[in-house]
Amino acid sequence: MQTKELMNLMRKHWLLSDVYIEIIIFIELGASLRATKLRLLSLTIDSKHLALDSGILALVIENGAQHVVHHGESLSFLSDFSSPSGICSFMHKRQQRYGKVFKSFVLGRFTVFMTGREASKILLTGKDGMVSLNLFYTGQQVLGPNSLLQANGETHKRLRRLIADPLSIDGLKKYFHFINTQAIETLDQWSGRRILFTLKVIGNMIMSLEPSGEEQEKFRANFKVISSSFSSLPFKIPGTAFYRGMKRYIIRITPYQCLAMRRSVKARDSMFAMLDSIIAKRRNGEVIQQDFLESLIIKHSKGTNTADDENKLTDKQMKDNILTLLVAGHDTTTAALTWLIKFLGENPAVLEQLREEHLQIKASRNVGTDLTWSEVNNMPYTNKVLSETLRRATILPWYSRKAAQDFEIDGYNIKKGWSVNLDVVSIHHDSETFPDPEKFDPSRFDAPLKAFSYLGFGSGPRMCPGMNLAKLEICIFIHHLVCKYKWRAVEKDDSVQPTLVRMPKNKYPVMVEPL
Ligand code: HEM
Repeated sequence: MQTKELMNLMRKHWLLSDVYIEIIIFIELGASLRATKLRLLSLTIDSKHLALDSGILALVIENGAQHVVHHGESLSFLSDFSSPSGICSFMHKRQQRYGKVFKSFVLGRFTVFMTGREASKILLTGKDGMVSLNLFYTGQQVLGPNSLLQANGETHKRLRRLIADPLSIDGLKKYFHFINTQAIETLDQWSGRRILFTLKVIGNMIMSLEPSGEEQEKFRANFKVISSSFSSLPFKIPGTAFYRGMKRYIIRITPYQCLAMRRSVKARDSMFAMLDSIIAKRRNGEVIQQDFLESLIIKHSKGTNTADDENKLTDKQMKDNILTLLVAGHDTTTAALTWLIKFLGENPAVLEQLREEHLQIKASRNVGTDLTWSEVNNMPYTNKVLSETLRRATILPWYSRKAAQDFEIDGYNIKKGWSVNLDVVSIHHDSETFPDPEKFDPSRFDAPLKAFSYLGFGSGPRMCPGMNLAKLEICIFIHHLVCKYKWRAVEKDDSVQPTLVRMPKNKYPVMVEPL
């Protein structure tokens, strides 16, 4: 059979991209690594992206069986991901070739990418338990087995119920004053590079951590290690935190990789020791606080007499989920704020309209009084600017699920266990819904959009539970920023950090001056 025919047949029946075929041919040939690689290159010469990408990382012989570790399309994926247009070009090239659903080998696993509103609906509503959330191995290790992100079905629903109250609009009211004070102080002392504001807010909200002092420093140092390990893309290159998921294929682990994993385990242990001590003090009445942790301890610790013990959280479950909220809530909000400041800097007309909204709010207030809760809940243009930021930046570019059963989508058969990813970047850059998609234009959100065409905070049972908190933090911060300051970028660099949460690579440093 001709190579081309074989490729078409496999693509049609098994949804295989050419990368898969390379591996099959490789195994069938059973030739030496070098010879096979040369053969593969000549076989795939007509396929542009494959010719660029073909390359075998390692051949491991394990108990007599051969395993091939292939970087597949990871290199293209990573380089497009870090480019100013993000993974859009990676997706577009393949969608043009294979259609709305295609399969590739990226970041250490075979992955199906899908786009479109129909795919969103099926994957995000998780109809009939067809899919579950699919964390990378590092995420699973860092957050622990009891994390909300690893829970499914009834356990997931129960955990969501537990966190719903403190993160609801009413539940957040009591943190308004703290967030407002932190925003003002952060801006007064802002060096223009790193925004520590979001970490202070979430640390205080969850466990009443003071915004400065020894405990805050220790917390911050541990958190930094944990979050960078969580958000690193699982690409096996020295210097990345990811390596254990690929362990069975790795012949030798570099000392640097060992060190990175050891550091994140140590940081997690140290964070948990800190939480153990806080929980113990709360339980014996030494310290009483009105925070998120307290509500979990009161309602759900074993040994209290509110409900039957089976329905309560163990300390392990509590700690894994506190860490989950810290990790899920910090990098995302920081990235959103950073992109927002960048887009405003690049779009003076939008900034002017936004500033007008905030100056009007300020002007209608008595002199000497500060921003109020009702004002922060009435900032329509700011909300559109935030939505447009989340659309344009798409800081979580794909939502990953694992097929819990075989199912069909758009005529393609998805098999149980496959990693299935919703390509949100393409949805957010669909020119039918968002004409001239590269343009930053908050007026796109003047009229309601069709369901599943904008997914800034996701949708369905896994929709972001921290959405109200993120909006609150951002609206407060932006209010003080645009009312009092102007800023300009220190350097021009549009590349993007290659992490799970998309962030400008240089963190968008700015020079800030009072207005
Ligand atoms: C601008 C900031 C934020 C953005 C853009 C954002 C975005 C998202 C998105 C898109 C999802 C769904 C992902 C999927 O379906 O696979 C999600 C889930 C989640 N977010 Fe957020 N988020 C933000 C802030 C926060 C905050 C502040 C918290 C916590 C306090 C938080 C906690 C979570 C958690 C725990 C989940 C998982 C929910 C589940 O699996 O049931 N996020 N977020």
